[in-house]
Amino acid sequence: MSVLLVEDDVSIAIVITAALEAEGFAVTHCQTIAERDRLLGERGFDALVTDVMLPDGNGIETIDRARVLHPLMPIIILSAQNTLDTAVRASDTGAFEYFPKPFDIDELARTVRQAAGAGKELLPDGDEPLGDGLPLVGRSVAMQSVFRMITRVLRNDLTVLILGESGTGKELVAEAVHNLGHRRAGPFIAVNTAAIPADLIESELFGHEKGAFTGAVARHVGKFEQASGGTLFLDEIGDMPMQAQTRLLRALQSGTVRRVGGREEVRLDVRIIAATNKDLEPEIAAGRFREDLYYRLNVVPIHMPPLRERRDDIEVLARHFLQLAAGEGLPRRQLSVEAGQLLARQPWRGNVRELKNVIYRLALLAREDMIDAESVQALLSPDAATAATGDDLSGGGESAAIGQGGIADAVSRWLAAERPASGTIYEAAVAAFERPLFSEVLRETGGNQLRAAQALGINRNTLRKRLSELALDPEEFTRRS
Ligand SMILES: Nc1ncnc2c1ncn2[C@@H]1O[C@H](COP(=O)(O)OP(=O)(O)OP(=O)(O)O)[C@@H](O)[C@H]1O
Repeated sequence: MSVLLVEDDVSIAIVITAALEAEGFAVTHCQTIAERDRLLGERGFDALVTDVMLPDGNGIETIDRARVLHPLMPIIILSAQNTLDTAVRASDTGAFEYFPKPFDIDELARTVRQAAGAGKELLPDGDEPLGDGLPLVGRSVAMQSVFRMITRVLRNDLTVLILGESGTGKELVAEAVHNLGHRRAGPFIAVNTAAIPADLIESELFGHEKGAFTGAVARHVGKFEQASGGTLFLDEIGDMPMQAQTRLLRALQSGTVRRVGGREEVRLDVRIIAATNKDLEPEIAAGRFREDLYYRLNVVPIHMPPLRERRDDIEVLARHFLQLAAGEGLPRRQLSVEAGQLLARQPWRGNVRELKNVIYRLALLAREDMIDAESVQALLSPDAATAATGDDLSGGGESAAIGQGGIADAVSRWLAAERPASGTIYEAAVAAFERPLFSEVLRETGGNQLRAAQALGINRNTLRKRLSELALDPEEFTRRS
């Protein structure tokens, strides 16, 4: 088990390290808060042991930053009693043990062992485990400022607007705000406003009374009421239909909602977090988004930078996803330094989501435990893989037709290597086929989506949507042609 020790007094650090090592811990030591945050951004530890007065600040006052990165990590504070009292009370997000100085070193070692073995038990009563259990990972300066913004909204109900491209981690940030904030004992209700048909959105959000419209056979409690006492996450807010925007604004202004077909005004007790991958200002200019709603939502904006603008995070994220993959039963893999560097140079148009998919596929498909740059290259450009492995799926020449046998072989190889959970095979197979198909046609049209859509015989918008879902960038083909 691993411990991060933050202690600027080197002689105390040596004593603690020796005691913890005797208990079987691997101890990483640092002396400042900046160093602590950098290390925590890179990897997790089974426990954090920290002094309070550190050269660059107060270890408790900045502890939320550590908690954002690793919500379930037990934290043990070492301090002279008098400095601690107020600070501990100030930090009501909990999840730490306090150890007064001077302390019995063996007792400290025992406490750390207990805490590290039962991380979750240290969480305050009623605390829910963090969403799907995923921490936010990031060491870049840009992500550090995201973490700082998160810590500023944990103890208030200010509306948060999370902006950023698809796959940058907006939903994860919303979950972190909820799970670490003072509403964490309440529900976290997420609504993808773009996925609900326009005529149902109001009843989804605000509920309806029985008989309010055809099909309203029973009273329905809307998401606002479901989220009572907790957080309502309105995802893809930029795609919300105008009429629903108006109702949403009214609800936010009045602090109440009225069910569709109902008379009663229900008082709201929710924290609103909204997110969008759209640039809202042009949407406002084009009359598609209400300006007044924008100002209501944009109280605390959190900008999620695209992954290509925080390349420092890529390797750390890649290693994190390898760990997650291993935890989900995939082979445990390491990443070579060159492979990490190669990943860090990619454009990642699909941001962290795309990186995560690539890493899971690498974990599944790599031939060796150590993932090297060649395996990464092969996965990133299927053409190179074909050339390197001799797995000839295209029959050689550019325009050669793939024989029926070739397709059947490819399908059976794909099933053997990448068979997804039953129930999702069809969807995954179509996606696996679409990627090389779209790439090929886009290459032929030099990246021109209109001509590609015509050649494929599908709607241009459908193509554009699928390309974005597959994280395929048509511009790549413009450059190559
Ligand atoms: N900093 C991060 N650390 C760890 N995992 C991350 C991080 N950012 C994103 N992820 C993971 O990447 C995936 C995409 O993240 P998420 O769904 O939060 O993105 P999003 O911005 O909400 O995307 P969309 O706009 O498409 O809804 C998720 O599996 C998420 O767990």
